[in-house]
Amino acid sequence: MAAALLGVNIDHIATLRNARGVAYPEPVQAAAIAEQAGADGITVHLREDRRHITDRDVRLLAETIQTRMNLEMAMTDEMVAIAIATKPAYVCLVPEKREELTTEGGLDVAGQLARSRDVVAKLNDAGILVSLFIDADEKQIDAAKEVNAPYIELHTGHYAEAQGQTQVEALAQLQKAARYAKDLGLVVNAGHGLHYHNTQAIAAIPEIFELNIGHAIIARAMFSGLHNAVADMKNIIEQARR
Ligand SMILES: CC(=O)[C@@H](O)[C@H](O)COP(=O)(O)O
Ligand SMILES: NCC(=O)COP(=O)(O)O
Repeated sequence: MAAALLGVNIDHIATLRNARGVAYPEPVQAAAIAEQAGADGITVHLREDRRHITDRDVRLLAETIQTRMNLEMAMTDEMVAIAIATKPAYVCLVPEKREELTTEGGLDVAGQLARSRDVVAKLNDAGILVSLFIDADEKQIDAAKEVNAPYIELHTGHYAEAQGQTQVEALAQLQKAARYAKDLGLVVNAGHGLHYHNTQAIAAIPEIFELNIGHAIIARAMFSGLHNAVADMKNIIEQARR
């Protein structure tokens, strides 16, 4: 059976850049490196408060990504207009809370059927494939089907945070939800909070098409790249007086 695809979320390259208000590290460069390493797609979350990825990043990435862009965004008129102007391959609609550190829960599609149907239709009409970031809950999966979203992304954050028996149960819930959604004809992605010690069980779920993973990959990149980064700087200093 084919492996799940990997979408690499590069939000936290922009988080690091914005923390200093400088021009590096550059998300466009991160996307290119991720693609060269085998990423099947690049994910960015254009938050309403622009805390990491900016409008400029989205514009440049849309021109330079060689695989496909998955634009995560809230279901607002402003974001819908940006998506239609940008035309990423995918839009993933996510809930947003201003004060949250990262996305906390899934989108309540069942609680806003009319609005969800309208936004999905607008994006579908623009040729964008829409995914809904939802909890592993049959009510939300039914709602995703009802509003004509072709894709869902199952929120793995609760599984990622849980431990012991609670994690076993969260995994079983994700497995069941993936089966249920695939049987309804939805394409099933998953993501959030996945890291080097909890991804394997999710990647083994046969119904999952693609995993979106960001924070853990960017965090590991610091350590896998730190040796060379220090050696490069040492080299510049040593060469300076020669
Ligand atoms: C929707 C999702 O699970 C993540 O992509 C998350 O929204 C990333 O956003 P942050 O990078 O701001 O945590
Ligand atoms: N949709 C999930 C995503 O893009 C990556 O989330 P994380 O790995 O940064 O938690």
